[in-house]
Amino acid sequence: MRTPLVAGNWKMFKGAAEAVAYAKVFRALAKDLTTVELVIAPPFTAVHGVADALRNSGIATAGQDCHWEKDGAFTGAVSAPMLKEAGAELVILGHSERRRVFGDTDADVTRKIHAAYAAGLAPIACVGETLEEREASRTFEVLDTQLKAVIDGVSGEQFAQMVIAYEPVWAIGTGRNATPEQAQEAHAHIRGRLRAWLGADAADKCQILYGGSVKPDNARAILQQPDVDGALVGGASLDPHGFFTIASAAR
Ligand SMILES: O=C(CO)COP(=O)(O)O
Repeated sequence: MRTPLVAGNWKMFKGAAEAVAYAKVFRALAKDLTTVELVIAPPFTAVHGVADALRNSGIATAGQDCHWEKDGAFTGAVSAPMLKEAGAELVILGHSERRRVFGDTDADVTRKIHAAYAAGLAPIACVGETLEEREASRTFEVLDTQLKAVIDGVSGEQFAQMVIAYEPVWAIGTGRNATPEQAQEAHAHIRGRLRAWLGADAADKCQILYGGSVKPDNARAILQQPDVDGALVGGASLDPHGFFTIASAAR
């Protein structure tokens, strides 16, 4: 069976000092939560401090994005090897905020995924439709296009390291979460595509997370769905106690 995974994506919140203080509190809270894989994705400046504070806790640290090159004249960018050196084990790629605000295309996501693998980072690859696309009944078509980019050129061995996050754009930061049935429907679709394209074994082992307004009070219903293997939590991960409540609901 798939081990549940709950990841906190802090987005552009918390400086290094606050992040380390959080990591220490969360580490103590979660010390007995051994049946759930836990990941924290702080801003770049806090990756090193958080990874250090979480050392040997079993809680992993992730970057929120990376460049596809390992170095170069790319002002403002951070590469996958830099994240790795700072202590990250995973990196979120293709988040809808990266796609929408920073213009990341599917082709960029593909390149970043390969950069992550080359650096020894596991990608948390995000896919999800906008409200407009959902209302036009294009959800599955959009997911398929994004998924193809995510797995493009990825070997079976590499895919085994990948986590996929279904994040409907209309549910992110809006307080409007997908219903458990809507989440299950999209997750089952994604797993079905993975089964068709990569085989049953790869599809059955892949952790597919739901993201979009997951809160302590709605987490359990979503996490109970058979194809929902965990959550990628934004706003509600900023408080260690609330995030711990969500993580506990995944066990
Ligand atoms: O984008 C998200 C996680 O990556 C979800 O954010 P919220 O939980 O704040 O809606």
